[in-house]
Amino acid sequence: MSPTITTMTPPPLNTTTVLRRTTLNRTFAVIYSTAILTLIHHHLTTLLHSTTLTTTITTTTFLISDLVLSFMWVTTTSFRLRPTSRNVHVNNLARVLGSKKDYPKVDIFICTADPYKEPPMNVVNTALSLLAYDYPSEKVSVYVSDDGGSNLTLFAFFEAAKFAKTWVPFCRENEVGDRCPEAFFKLNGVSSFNDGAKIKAMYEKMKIRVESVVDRGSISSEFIENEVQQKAFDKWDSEFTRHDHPAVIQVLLESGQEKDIKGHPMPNLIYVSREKSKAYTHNNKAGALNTLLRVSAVLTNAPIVLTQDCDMYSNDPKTLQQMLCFYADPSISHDLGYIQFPQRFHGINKADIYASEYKRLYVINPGGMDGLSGPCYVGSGCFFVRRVFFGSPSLPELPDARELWPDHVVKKPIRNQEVLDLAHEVASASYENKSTWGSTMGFRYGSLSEDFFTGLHQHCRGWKSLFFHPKRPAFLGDLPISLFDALNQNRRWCIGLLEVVFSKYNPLTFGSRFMGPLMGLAYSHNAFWPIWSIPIFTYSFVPQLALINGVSVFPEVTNTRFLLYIFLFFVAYIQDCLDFMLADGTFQQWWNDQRMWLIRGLSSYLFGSIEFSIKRLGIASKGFHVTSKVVDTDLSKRYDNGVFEFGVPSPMFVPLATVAIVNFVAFAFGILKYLNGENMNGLYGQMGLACFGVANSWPIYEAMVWRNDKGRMPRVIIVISTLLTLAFCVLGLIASSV
Ligand SMILES: O=c1ccn([C@@H]2O[C@H](COP(=O)(O)OP(=O)(O)O[C@H]3O[C@H](CO)[C@@H](O)[C@H](O)[C@H]3O)[C@@H](O)[C@H]2O)c(=O)[nH]1
Ligand SMILES: [Mn+2]
Repeated sequence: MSPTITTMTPPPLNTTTVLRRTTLNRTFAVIYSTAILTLIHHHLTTLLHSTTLTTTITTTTFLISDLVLSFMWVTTTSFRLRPTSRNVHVNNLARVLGSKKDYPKVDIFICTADPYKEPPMNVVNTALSLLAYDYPSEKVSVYVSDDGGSNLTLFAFFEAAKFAKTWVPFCRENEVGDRCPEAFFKLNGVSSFNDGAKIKAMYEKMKIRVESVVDRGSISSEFIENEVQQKAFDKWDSEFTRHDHPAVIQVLLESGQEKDIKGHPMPNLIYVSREKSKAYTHNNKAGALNTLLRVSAVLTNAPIVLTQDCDMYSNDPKTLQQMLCFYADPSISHDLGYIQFPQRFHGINKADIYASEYKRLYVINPGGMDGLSGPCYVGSGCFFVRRVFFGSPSLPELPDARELWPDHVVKKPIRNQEVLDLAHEVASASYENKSTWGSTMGFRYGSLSEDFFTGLHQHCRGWKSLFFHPKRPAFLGDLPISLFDALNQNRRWCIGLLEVVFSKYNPLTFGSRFMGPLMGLAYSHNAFWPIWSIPIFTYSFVPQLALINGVSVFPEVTNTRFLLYIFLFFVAYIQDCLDFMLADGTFQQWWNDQRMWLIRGLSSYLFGSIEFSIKRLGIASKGFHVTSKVVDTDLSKRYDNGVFEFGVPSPMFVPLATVAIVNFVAFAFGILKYLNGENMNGLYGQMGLACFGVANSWPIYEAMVWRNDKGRMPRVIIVISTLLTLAFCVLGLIASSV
């Protein structure tokens, strides 16, 4: 009997659904745009008929502010026109791919930059969680880039490599879900796991060793275990400084050689500290990643590359399989350049007071872009195909050295001297000199937000990306727990974004041309973040100061145009709140999220723009300030209780305190006028705004008036803000009398 031949369609590896709210969103977009146009039209007619200088100035201010708000609303609409959600079917992988031997190799990059702000023990935890993926070990290579050039970090990794040989088989045998040791011991009782107590003791011992070395700041001889280690640490001679040192590449685990305690092969683990020299700019994280691209090309050259920040540990051992569900799908488009998983965080307080989750940036907006050409790259949790770093999908632009080509097959073992020599060469500071690394190849240079710039550039070249948001977070990271740190991080992003806006790759002009108008708008939404400052400042000060002087700037309550304002304000807020809550947020988190949007508009967006301008003028620049991941216990307690942390006398707090005082004074004036029986008809809109301002400023009043802890508002900020408020009131008085 001859066998019957059937053509079986392979089972699906992933499915995509367009969210049901799409039609509603589109209809709403038409209605809301009509309302916006009506308002702008009204402003223009008022401007044409204005008779005094003061009204001309205020109308122009409102016109500009409302134009900015409208533009930003249009950009958010791009996320709402075709939002999608994706699902994967990991169980079908075996039927599509056959044996695990056919899984592709993956190179994992972890970046760290400072042993004092990013404790080596945390970096080690991230690395261990990634080494323990449920994936054939011989296919995984973990590279650690140490921009801090620190022997302390290398020491921690020697220890980690030893511990990994026990940790990895332990996780696999016990099917442990939390493979970051610190998280595992925190969340699980060890008694229910085979050897749990023993492993915990080993971990604690390692932790004590690493932390005592880090505390001391040097590695004394009793901590050095063998000649290999001695030879490695000898590189830190008297001339070795953080900003000036030769490349250090140390293979800590070699897959073909090292076995775990159960005799299975280990993944590769390689420490890389690229050469630093004062003669060459190092281009921050993008420079570190490009070095890793080259070093990994020479050693392993896996077709898939995962980039990870040192504080972002893996929270799900199945993530690589999930990623494969896309890359192994025969129907997936050949121009798919990267798969972005959302950045999620651990240790967020319940109300998320600093909106550190960045739900819109990391979850909602990428889901919206997924239905277009795909999400932005956000720096961590992103799986690239190596080819995306070398030209467009149809036109590769390759480096001179054949060993760096994405299709190059590595045949020699990674400890081979020839291989290592070449790796050192490509990690040298001068290697990129006169090359196009950072422009046509690799991660982009020229912006402090190298992630945003790199993704944008790849999309403009015709690559697509994809967003996958699994229920169990794939990665969990640390977040800033003081307002100062949160704003500082945001300020740095703003500088980076403005660098993109003022480059050739402006998302609106250049981007729209090459990616289509909707993608152009979506990218613009982030890129133009700093201009939120304009309307936020206007609406935080102008109506309030006018109220203090009894001048009406909005229509009377009985006027139909008042309804237009009410509609525009409330409906935008309601839509924003719905979006947020549909993405599993609570109402309280949303309230804090909108407050942080205002706070950023008043501080970090403004200060970022100022610093960007200063940098442009060539005066000074602070560069990439790494966010501190060190935990202060008192601060941490206040954070867990949802208390705002001011503490340091930063100029970024001045506008916040000033707005809080101005709104309070305006609201109090309004109430007094009302109690006095004055005619309030034209002032209700302003009263409403001042009241909203007061409600939002509540944590600021607390920090200014009745708190005594270290995180209260510094006196000097209160004094400056009070003086500023007085000055503004005088100005308001003069303006209203002109
Ligand atoms: O010269 C540098 C500076 C930073 N880093 C690393 O870059 C990562 C991000 O730095 P961090 O201080 O944590 O910045 P964040 O603002 O928290 O990071 C967000 O913003 C960055 C862009 O500004 C992106 O690169 C990150 O992926 C994204 O999570 C960390 O792992 C650092 O070790 C380097 O490797 N070299
Ligand atoms: Mn970070």
